Amino acid sequence: MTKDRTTDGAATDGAATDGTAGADPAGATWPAGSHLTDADAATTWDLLVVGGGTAGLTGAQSAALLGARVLLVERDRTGGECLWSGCVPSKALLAAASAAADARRAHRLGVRAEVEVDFPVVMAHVRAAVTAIQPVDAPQALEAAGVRTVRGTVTFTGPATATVDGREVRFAQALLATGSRPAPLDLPGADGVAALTADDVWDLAELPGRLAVLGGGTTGTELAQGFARLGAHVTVVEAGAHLLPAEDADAAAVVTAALRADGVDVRTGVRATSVRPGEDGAGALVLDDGAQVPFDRLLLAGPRRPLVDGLGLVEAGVRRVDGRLVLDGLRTTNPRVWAAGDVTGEDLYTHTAGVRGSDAAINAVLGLPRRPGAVVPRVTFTDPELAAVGEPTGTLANGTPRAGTARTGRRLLELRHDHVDRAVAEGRSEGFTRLVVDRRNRVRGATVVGPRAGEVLAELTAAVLDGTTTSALVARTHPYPTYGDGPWNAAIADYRGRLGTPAVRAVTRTVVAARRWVRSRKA
Ligand SMILES: Cc1cc2nc3c(=O)[nH]c(=O)nc-3n(C[C@H](O)[C@H](O)[C@H](O)COP(=O)(O)OP(=O)(O)OC[C@H]3O[C@@H](n4cnc5c(N)ncnc54)[C@H](O)[C@@H]3O)c2cc1C
Ligand SMILES: NC(=O)c1ccc[n+]([C@@H]2O[C@H](COP(=O)([O-])OP(=O)(O)OC[C@H]3O[C@@H](n4cnc5c(N)ncnc54)[C@H](O)[C@@H]3O)[C@@H](O)[C@H]2O)c1
Repeated sequence: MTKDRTTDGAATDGAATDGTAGADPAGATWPAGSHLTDADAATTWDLLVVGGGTAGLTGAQSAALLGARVLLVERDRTGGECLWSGCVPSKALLAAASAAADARRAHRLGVRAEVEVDFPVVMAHVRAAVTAIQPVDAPQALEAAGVRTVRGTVTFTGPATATVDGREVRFAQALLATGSRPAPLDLPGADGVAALTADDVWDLAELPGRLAVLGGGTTGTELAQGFARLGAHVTVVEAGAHLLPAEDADAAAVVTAALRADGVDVRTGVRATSVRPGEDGAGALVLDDGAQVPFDRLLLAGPRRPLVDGLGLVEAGVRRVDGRLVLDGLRTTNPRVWAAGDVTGEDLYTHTAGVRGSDAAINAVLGLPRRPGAVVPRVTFTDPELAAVGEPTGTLANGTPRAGTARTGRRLLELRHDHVDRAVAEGRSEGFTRLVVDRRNRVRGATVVGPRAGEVLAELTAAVLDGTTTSALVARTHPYPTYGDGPWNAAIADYRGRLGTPAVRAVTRTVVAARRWVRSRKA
């Protein structure tokens, strides 16, 4: 992060700093007295929390709420990736991008607008969003919640000891919440360009003319659309068969069409094999199909890796295999040490980091065995949004039915959004809702692609968690007209279909006829 951004975007509500702000960008977020004291070093902490991102913040606060003595140590700034370089800035940038796109396509609704993007003002909006949210995650807020919060770097020295910047601390239990970092770009020539990552793209002062995005996962797809809508010429390169390879291929196709409509050059099924450096950060990506993608700036949106460098995991008795922590639920191979969030390498989302950080901390201080839940909702915040939960929907990328669908008795319900009146009214009916239901008509999984799909997913997540049947879904009155009509109408269509079977119709016809006969006898 640049000094400008931190000074501008991170200063708290007049709190004293540790005197290092200016020379030290992260200093702006730390109040005085945020270093380990003699009293801290003399305490045996019920819970040592390593890392002040989402997992660490929720874990520390939950444990403190239960009366535990909690020490949270963060080496940079509390708030972590989500606040400073992940969810918050990306959604703020996408909001500006959507405003531009809405204005450009307003002519379809009979409204014409000239669009001019002022990139520095967009980035000021991004910083303002971070600044507005930051106090919730600040050291002062943690201290007020009963969490001793210090700045420093933790290194384990044994199964129940660690150092904070060289000073020893003792703990009964510890929570590892150190997050992840972008995997290095291991391509010939890569050292010759100053590639951006999701960590530092927020420091851009000018919109790049030509932006190459390497990786079409969630980060790459969201940012490719965002920067294209703000006026950059964006090419996104994805090795998988389609963008968002982990998602329903047909839903990803809807998102891909939207990116192409925004002018993004989407290249899928191709791998970057080398980089040809040019001048001032410019260059070209060389692809395995022989094509080259020239760029002014390159954005690496490849996979992320757990951040465990220098942590002393061997000394702590915390084992890893192939770079991944060996976990039994939320516990590492040292029974005193728990792990949650991106450092686990599983389900890299803020909501999972938050829930699991809290669960791990509660387990640690109360001696409980709770394990991470298997149902993980996720949203790609493109326009349209792609939201999914539970069992995968639809087909694999090669068009074959999802393995096991027939064997397990699963059915796929699909409702195109030209049957969602709100979508039609807004001219946004390009999406669809898909539900996986089991033999007992319980919702087991869902994909929604369309505007506000992330909001719609809340109901579907509850349905998957609760084993809600489509009949029960039908019985819940939904306000009209909303995008929530997608799943509701899908359930209604299914329910009607089942009512229309010969056996059910024979029964209902008999009942209707019987009531008619009773009426005629009374007349
Ligand atoms: C561009 C982008 C957009 C995203 N958007 C979304 C989204 O919309 N929704 C969503 O759910 N997820 C999103 N994510 C993912 C989300 O940001 C992460 O899953 C989440 O922030 C992980 O939280 P965490 O607590 O595990 O790690 P982090 O937030 O990375 O926190 C780890 C902390 O540990 C500190 N640390 C590391 N080592 C040490 C040490 N030795 N001693 C002391 N401190 C240490 C670090 O400084 C850091 O502050 C996005 C990610 C990116 C990159
Ligand atoms: N909206 C959200 O919730 C959100 C947003 C952004 C990130 N995240 C989280 O962050 C995690 C990391 O996301 P990500 O998108 O950075 O990583 P990712 O691992 O999901 O995607 C990286 C993509 O890069 C591609 N790739 C790698 N090397 C390549 C090469 N040489 N040539 C072409 N393509 C290549 C891979 O095929 C992959 O699809 C995700 O798992 C997600 O959980 C969440």
